[in-house]
Amino acid sequence: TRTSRPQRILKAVQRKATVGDPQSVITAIDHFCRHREWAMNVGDEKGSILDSVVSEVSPVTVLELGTYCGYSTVRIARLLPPGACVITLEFNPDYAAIARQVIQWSGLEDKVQLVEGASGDWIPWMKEHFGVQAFDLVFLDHWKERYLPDTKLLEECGLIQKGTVLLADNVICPGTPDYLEYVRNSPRYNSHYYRSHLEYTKAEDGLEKSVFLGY
Ligand SMILES: O=C(NCCNC(=O)c1cc(-c2ccc(F)cc2)cc(O)c1O)c1cc(O)ncn1
Ligand SMILES: [Mg+2]
Repeated sequence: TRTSRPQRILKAVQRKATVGDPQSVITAIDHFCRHREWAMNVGDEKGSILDSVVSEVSPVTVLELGTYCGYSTVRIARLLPPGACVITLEFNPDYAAIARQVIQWSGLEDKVQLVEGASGDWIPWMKEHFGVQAFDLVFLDHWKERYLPDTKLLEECGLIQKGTVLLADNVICPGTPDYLEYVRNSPRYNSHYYRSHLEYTKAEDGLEKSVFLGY
């Protein structure tokens, strides 16, 4: 096919959603992925859990690892108060290019910093480059084998402090066994599993919320 799946998702947003209306962007992507083509957005079911955690934490600074088309970026940013922002890292330049346009269509570009590059390369520079002290919320949704090493890197860089909430997608499907084992067995985290389903399917998946307790 000539166009990519992310490009078809953007087209669905441009056709069905209203500029400046984040909810219509979310609804357009969910409709497309449920009725036309499956895609790896967190989706509406797990997305509602993400919404409730964002509302509960009411974060000032959010880090999202794995932007893809910007669906969860829009879900998070639409709930942030003025002055709060989400920094979202995406390794794949084609995904990033689509995400920028989806975020722009939603009208939330002032609350989002999209950074292209590998999480492992960028995390050590976060403090210096973005003036971030520590993250209030981290949403992990990138390469599943990077969840654990990047969490340890965030700890080492002092970007996770007492009270920071980690929320991880796909802990069952595709699965992140080493990450789960770490946060569930570490005395420094309080972990809770929100059982749900893989986006747009009946397969089991869920989100793991882990609160850092400090050293
Ligand atoms: O693929 C890159 N990132 C997406 C990470 N996300 C996922 O892989 C992901 C996968 C699934 C999934 C589940 C079931 C299934 F049968 C197939 C896929 C679901 C999700 O909800 C995800 O979040 C990527 C590329 C690249 O070149 N560089 C850096 N990252
Ligand atoms: Mg995911």
